[in-house]
Amino acid sequence: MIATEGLSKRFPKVTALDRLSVDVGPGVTGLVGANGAGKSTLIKILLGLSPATEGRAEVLGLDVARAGGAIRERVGYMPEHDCLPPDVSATEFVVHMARMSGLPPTAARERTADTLRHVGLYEERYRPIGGYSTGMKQRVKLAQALVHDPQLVFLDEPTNGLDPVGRDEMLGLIRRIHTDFGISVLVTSHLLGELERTCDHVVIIDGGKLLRSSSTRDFTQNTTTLAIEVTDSDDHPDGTRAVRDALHARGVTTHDGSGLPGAGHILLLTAEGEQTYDLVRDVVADLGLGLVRMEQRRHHIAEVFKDGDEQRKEAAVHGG
Ligand SMILES: Nc1ncnc2c1ncn2[C@@H]1O[C@H](COP(=O)(O)OP(=O)(O)OP(=O)(O)O)[C@@H](O)[C@H]1O
Repeated sequence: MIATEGLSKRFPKVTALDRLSVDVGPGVTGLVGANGAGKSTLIKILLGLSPATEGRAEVLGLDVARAGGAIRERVGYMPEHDCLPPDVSATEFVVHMARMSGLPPTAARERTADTLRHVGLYEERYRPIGGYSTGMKQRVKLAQALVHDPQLVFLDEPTNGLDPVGRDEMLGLIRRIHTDFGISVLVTSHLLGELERTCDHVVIIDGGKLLRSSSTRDFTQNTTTLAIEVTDSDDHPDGTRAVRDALHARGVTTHDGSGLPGAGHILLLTAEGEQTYDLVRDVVADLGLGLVRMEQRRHHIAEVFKDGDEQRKEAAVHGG
């Protein structure tokens, strides 16, 4: 869907993209990075709206330097900032955008009605946009990106300014753009956690450089950390402590699961293979306690990013 090779964008005072090489396939892809990481700059180059300083990029097999118009016919774009005219209704605006994309009047009206319904705007669609909430405005911006039935959409910070419920609804809509219509999505966010549930693939950039690109599954793969939860008993009213002490006596270090649901009742330890599972099982059985759970913890994207960030900082410090 998207391929860049050594792509750089230098402004007089800032390097917004720094030799970025990345491949993005079909599905929902998250483009993650802190504010100023270069996400919007990349999107503008991919749409052929802003020339790269060096390197090359292709979208749907088309060269961004030569085929900007053809790319914009096939790609929808939801910009980050509020750019909606306050005096017209959502219907008028989206019909206008559909006409601008080349749809004939009747098709433009039909597609507008369908798309606004899909994004969850009903009778409000006849009222002027100026009176809409942030969530409704984000939906209008999403609708205009989808109305010409693109193969791919670029959504720049679509959850910005939304409360948690609005955020969840928007993420659900984004997922359905792909599952219901087969349209691929590139969605940017500075919040790593929210993309974990929504995206098939995540690309992380920092200071215009590629930090990591992998499938969400690889990001959230199992760690070697085991989480253990046990029951209490009359003999051991604090079962967790009894297991911890017994494991410590056998030379196994544990830490508590602070930050996890049920913290205080959860012990974390590093699995050294099958023998760790056997040891925990035996220790719990010897104490006459019940094992509620023993499972491998999964990584969260935010943790991976933090690790990567620390590695990067370390590399910078050590001149790597
Ligand atoms: N037209 C421009 N002229 C000069 N500098 C720019 C221009 N556009 C972007 N920049 C700079 O390039 C860097 C990357 O900006 P960009 O908008 O791509 O980041 P971003 O990851 O999208 O962050 P945000 O979500 O805050 O927009 C920033 O330091 C920004 O100040």
